[in-house]
Amino acid sequence: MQVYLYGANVTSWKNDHGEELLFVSSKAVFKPPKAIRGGIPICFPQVGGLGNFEQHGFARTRVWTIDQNPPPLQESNSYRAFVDLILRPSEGDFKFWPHSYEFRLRVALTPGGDIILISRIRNTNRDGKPFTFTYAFHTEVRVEGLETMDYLDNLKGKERFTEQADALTFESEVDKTYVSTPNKIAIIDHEKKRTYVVWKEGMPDAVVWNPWDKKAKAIADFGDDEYKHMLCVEPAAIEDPIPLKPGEEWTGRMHLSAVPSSYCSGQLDPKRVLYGTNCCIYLIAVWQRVSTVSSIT
Ligand SMILES: O=P(O)(O)OC[C@H]1O[C@@H](O)[C@H](O)[C@@H](O)[C@@H]1O
Repeated sequence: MQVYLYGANVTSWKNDHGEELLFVSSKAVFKPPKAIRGGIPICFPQVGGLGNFEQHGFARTRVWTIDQNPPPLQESNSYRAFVDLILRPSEGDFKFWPHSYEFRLRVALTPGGDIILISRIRNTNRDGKPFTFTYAFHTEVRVEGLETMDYLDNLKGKERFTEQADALTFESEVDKTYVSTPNKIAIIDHEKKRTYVVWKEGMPDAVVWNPWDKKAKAIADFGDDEYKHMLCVEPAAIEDPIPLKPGEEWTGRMHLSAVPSSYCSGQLDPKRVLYGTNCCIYLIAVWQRVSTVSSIT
């Protein structure tokens, strides 16, 4: 596993066979002002382009520091390998967002090779002011299981629709925010016969994005054909921004696991997939090479 201090982005995660499990564009730029195109970018304090911030907020374009002395977390028995990072506002940031906060991120690797990301965001304002924020995650695919979910179509002015198709397949650009989704999502990569399981906590929504061919060509740090190898599925908190009063802390958690799958279309038993693994999650934006996503209630 590799974690950049720039953006606190997990840019590499390999399985026992040395296969890379995360997507990073061949054109990714690993320095400001661009966020790293791929890995697990963190979208905070804003997801998307609305509001006063740069697209997806500033956390993904700041240099984080190692947190030498983080407050204890209740649950560190399931792993021993981890790093704690922290982001605090710089002087310049107050221009964009006049709030004090501490954003702690723990990136952990379990003995079985799963990733756990835990975000803790605390309002440290001394002037008594509350703030709100939105937050997200990314991943790639054909999606099944989100078919009855409501979503806001970001390509149609965030109009609300209910998913009708019996499976989501990708034949054109997609940019949808599914709202109030289940906390467990399985992503099946047919080609690699691999299932990714995401268990999210604290993020009720999920964005599904693939730029497809035309937009891919228009994105400078994205290869023209890379849209065929990625899908972005982002556990997120978007519809209802998270409110934090001074002294309050929000925690988001994501557990990401990759298991071999022998999935054939229509035969997915998500419960079996899920219970066969020990996952649970929080957080942001994951990009992976996959071909099916299943969301499980
Ligand atoms: O190019 P960016 O800023 O990393 O954003 C990539 C995509 O991220 C998704 O979360 C958004 O829903 C899309 O609208 C956006 O295009």
